[in-house]
Amino acid sequence: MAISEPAVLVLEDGSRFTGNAYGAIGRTFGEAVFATGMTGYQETLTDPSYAGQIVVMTAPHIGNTGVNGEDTESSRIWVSGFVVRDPSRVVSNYRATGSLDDQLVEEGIVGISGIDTRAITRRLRDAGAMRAGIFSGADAALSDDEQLAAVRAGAEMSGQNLSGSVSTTEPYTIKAEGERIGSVAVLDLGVKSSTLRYLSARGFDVHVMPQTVTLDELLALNPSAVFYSNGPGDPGASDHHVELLQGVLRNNLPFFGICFGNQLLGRALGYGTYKLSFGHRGINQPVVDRGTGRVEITSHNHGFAVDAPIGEPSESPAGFGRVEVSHVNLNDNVVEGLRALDIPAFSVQYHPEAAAGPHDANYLFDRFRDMVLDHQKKDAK
Ligand SMILES: NC(=O)CC[C@H](N)C(=O)O
Repeated sequence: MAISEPAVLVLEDGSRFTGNAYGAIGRTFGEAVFATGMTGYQETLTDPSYAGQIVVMTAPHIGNTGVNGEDTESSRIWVSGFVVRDPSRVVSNYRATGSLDDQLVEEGIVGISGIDTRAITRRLRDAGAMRAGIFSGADAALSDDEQLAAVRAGAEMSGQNLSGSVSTTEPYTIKAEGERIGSVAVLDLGVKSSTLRYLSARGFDVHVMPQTVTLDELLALNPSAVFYSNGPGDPGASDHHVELLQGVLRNNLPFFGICFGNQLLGRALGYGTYKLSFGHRGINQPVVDRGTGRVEITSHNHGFAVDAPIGEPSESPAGFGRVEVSHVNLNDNVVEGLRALDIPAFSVQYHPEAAAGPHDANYLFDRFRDMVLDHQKKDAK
């Protein structure tokens, strides 16, 4: 770890935070966002939804338990940059196979440490997520103006379709664990491995499909249900996935979506999506299930949300029958789930696979399984 090498984080509003190089040396750009989980940095780093983002960890001490082969959510680290207050100098965990610093260097992830992550978080909270850059090594010596110009030349997150950079290019199948009840076609928009494990543990053969799949290819699998995963980018820029989903719903296939998948169900039903100021990223967000009145503490990672009416069920603008907002965030009333009442489809904006995070919302995988079984019974009649 190059503790003595200087590095600087530059935000697009011109603010600068000087610290130490951490991870790989060089320059990197992305949307600066903060994540408030006290644990789970490895799951955060390997969540493909963070592609294109520079993640600021609000927990001050990162790397304590090193890295291991079990807590990764995909085959690599996806964040474009990593910002921590105080990287642990020791790795202390019986499962650890290496240190986080070495992993960041190995995967070429440019980071910065030794800076005031609270001050950065307050700025992002007040001004909203914004474009940023980290500069170390020779890039740290560029002038302030050159660095700021490079940051401002980067793409805004709004309008970006990033699915192609994270999705599998080849389909693959994971067999059902235990008693098989059917199969689910998963649209891989940046799927996390724990989601696939939970689906197969509920008795589904899981067919993971590239994000370019067509409706005909998907129907040719004859799946019992369709699932849309989490993923990076702006849901407003994903027209192909929205049209594909409308085809799925017209074919009356049961549907479940998580996070990006929730936003795309929202769009398919005819609602808009919008960008939140600083988003929800953490593992302690309170969400109420409006059907049961139960409050769940949940895992989140989203910067966009669905604009649907919270209240009584109402007709979906795209003509798929009645829809209700099933879940709402108790911090800020953001829509956190949708349920169609006349077709078998629902989705949540947060992460029932909970990696990292509390498992309060795991029942949603059971709800999905029950919905598919119910649909199969109706079909048999
Ligand atoms: N985790 C996700 O699926 C994120 C969805 C979307 N990219 C957002 O930021 O809102």
